[in-house]
Amino acid sequence: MHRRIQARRKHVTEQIVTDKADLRRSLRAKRKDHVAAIDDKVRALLLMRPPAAVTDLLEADDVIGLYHAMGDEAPTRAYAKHFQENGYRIALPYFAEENAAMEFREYTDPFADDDLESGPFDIPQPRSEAPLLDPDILFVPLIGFTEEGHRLGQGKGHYDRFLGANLVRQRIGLAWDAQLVAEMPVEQHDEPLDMIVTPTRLFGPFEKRAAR
Ligand SMILES: Nc1nc2c(c(=O)[nH]1)N(C=O)[C@@H](CNc1ccc(C(=O)N[C@@H](CCC(=O)O)C(=O)O)cc1)CN2
Ligand SMILES: Nc1ncnc2c1ncn2[C@@H]1O[C@H](COP(=O)(O)OP(=O)(O)OP(=O)(O)O)[C@@H](O)[C@H]1O
Repeated sequence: MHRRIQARRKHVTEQIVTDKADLRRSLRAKRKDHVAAIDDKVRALLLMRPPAAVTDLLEADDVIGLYHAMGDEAPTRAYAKHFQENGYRIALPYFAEENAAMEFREYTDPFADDDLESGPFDIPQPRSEAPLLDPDILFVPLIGFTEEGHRLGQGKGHYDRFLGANLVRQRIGLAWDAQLVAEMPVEQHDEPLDMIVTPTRLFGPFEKRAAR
């Protein structure tokens, strides 16, 4: 490649990375304010049951991947209990160590979390002996999303890499409404979502993109 074009490409990539970092910072602050403004009694009623648009997509032997919500993230515990009570196997992200690829291992106790221990990102995760599972439906945490199903994550590429390497039938973002942004920088490796659920709205399902 011509050297000047190469330099320009590099410049463009770096610009996207800083834009994403800025967007992450402002969206984390916006999310914090949004969550703080919801009355505790109201918050306890939100995201209690997956919507029919999600449950209608389920097949009997589906494995459902969730995340263990931290801080101001959209909560997942009620969904975890609901899916388990309805006979589905559920799974959470697992890392053998900080630089290892993200995997999913079985989550058997969404009521007491007795089967979890702290992982390398200080997030509770299944133990190394827990069975490795392959999620058919994956609930994905996010910092921001667009109406087209683009997603901004924590910036370590865990979900982009996992979704690029694994066939997941439905990738569902779970978010607060304040996490919607009109536009975001999109890079080649960014993996889009099929649907986003918030306490008030459903975005999608979007057309399945080509080249998956
Ligand atoms: N609840 C949850 N679990 C998850 C993720 C996530 O985003 N949320 N992940 C998504 O990839 C994977 C773990 N990867 C992570 C990568 C970076 C950070 C991180 O930078 N955390 C910030 C705090 C973020 C905040 O304040 O919101 C930090 O430690 O400073 C956390 C998890 C799998 N499990
Ligand atoms: N498929 C991939 N293969 C290799 N590296 C990847 C891949 N996807 C993402 N990355 C790397 O991971 C880092 C973070 O990417 P990006 O900022 O797009 O993540 P994100 O949108 O915050 O989502 P998440 O971190 O949740 O996956 C970047 O350095 C990127 O190059």
